Amino acid sequence: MAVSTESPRQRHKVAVIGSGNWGTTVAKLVAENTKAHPDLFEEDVQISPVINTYHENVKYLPKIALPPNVVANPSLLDAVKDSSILIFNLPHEFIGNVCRQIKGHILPSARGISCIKGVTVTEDKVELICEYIGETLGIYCGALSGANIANEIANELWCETTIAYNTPPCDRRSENGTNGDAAHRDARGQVSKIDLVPVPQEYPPVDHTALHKLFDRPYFTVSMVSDVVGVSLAGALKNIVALACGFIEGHGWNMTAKTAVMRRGMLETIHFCQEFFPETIQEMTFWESAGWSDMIVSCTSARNWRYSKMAAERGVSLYEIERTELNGQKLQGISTTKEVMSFLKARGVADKYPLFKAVEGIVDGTFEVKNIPVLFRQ
Ligand SMILES: NC(=O)C1=CN([C@@H]2O[C@H](COP(=O)(O)OP(=O)(O)OC[C@H]3O[C@@H](n4cnc5c(N)ncnc54)[C@H](O)[C@@H]3O)[C@@H](O)[C@H]2O)C=CC1
Ligand SMILES: O=C(CO)COP(=O)(O)O
Repeated sequence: MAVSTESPRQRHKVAVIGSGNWGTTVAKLVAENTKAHPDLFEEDVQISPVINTYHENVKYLPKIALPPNVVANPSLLDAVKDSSILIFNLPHEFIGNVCRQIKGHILPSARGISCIKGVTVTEDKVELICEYIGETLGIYCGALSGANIANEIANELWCETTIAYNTPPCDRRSENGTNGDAAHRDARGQVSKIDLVPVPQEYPPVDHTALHKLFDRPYFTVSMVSDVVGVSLAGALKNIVALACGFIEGHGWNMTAKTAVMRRGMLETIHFCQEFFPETIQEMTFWESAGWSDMIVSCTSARNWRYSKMAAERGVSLYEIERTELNGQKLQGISTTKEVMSFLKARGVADKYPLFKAVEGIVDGTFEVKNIPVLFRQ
C-alpha cells in the first residue's frame, strides 16, 4: 500500500476504560506522558466511568490528586468514540460486557493495550484477555503486565512493568513509503482472522517507541517485548499461585513454604504456556517484570495473597472475605482459578497441574491447605 511521506497531522487520543485502583493509576501516569509528548498525543486522557469533582477517585484510589488532563467522562461510548488508543483496565469479569457495549462505536483503526490480569474460557478454549478484546472489537490489542501495586505507583514509588505488543505488519511503515503487507498473526502464531484496518498515515505509528513514550515514567520503567502470550498468562496465572501462598501463610507456614509454592506455581505456569501456546511462547519472558517479579510481589504483598491469608486465618471462605472486605473490588484469582480449571478439566489434563487443582479445592472447601505438601511427594 502506498503511503504519504508527510509528517503525521493527527495526534493520538487516549481513553482508559475502567476507573478502579489500577485504571485510575494508569490514567494518571499516561496523562503525565500525553502532556510531555504533545507531538504524539492529545493532552487530555478520557477515563470512564467517573472520578469526582475534586479530581480524585475517592472509592478506588483515595488521596491521590489526578492531573487536570485526566478527564472523567460519564459516558463510556463518548469516551471511546474517537480515541485511537484504548487502554483496558478493569477486573476481567467485566470485559465481556464492556466490549459488547463499545463494539461498533470505536475507530476501526484503534489500537488497544490490556492491563487486565485474567483469561476468558469458553467451552474448552482459553483466550488471553487481549486476544478476546481484539477479536471482539476487530482491532489489534497488546498487553501490559508486571509487578505493579497500584497504590505504590500512584505514589510514584519506582517499579518496572512489561508491555507485549506485536506491531501488526499493516502498521509497519517503511522508509520507502509503503506499509508492510505480510499477514498479521495472532497470539498462537496463526494468520489472524481479524481484517485489521491500518493506523492511518495521518497519525504517528503505534509501535514500541510510541507505547514506551505513553507508559514509561521515571517511577515506572517499561520493557517492550513481543510475547503477548507469556506476558498475559504469567499475569493471569500468578493470581492462582498468590491464593496458594496466602492459604499457606494463613495456615501458619512461612517464607520457605511460600517459595516452594511459588516455584511449583511458576513451573505449572510455564507448562501451561508451553502446552497450549507452544508456537509463540518465549521462556525469557518469565524473567521480565511480568514473570518472576510479579510472582514474588503477588505472593508477598498483593490483594489475592492478603485476603486468602485472611480467609485461612479466620477459617472462612474466600468468597465471604471478598464480599465483606473488598469494598466492591474483585480478587482476580478466584475466577481465574475456576476458569483455568474448567478449561483443564475439559481437556482431561487437570492432574498435570496439581497446585492449580489444589487451589480450586481449597476455594471450594474440598481440599485442605495442610495437604499441599502431599501433592509433591515423589
Ligand atoms: N490494583 C492493582 O494494584 C493492580 C491491578 N491489576 C489488574 O488490573 C485489573 C483491574 O484491577 P483494579 O483496578 O485493581 O480493580 P478494581 O477492583 O479496583 O476495579 C473496580 C473497577 O471495576 C469497575 N466495575 C465494578 N463493577 C462493575 C460492573 N458490574 N461492570 C463493569 N465495571 C465494573 C469499576 O467501575 C471500577 O472501574 C485487574 O485485572 C487486576 O488484576 C494489575 C496490576 C496492579
Ligand atoms: O497484579 C498485581 C501485582 O502485580 C496486583 O495483584 P492483586 O490483584 O492481588 O492486588
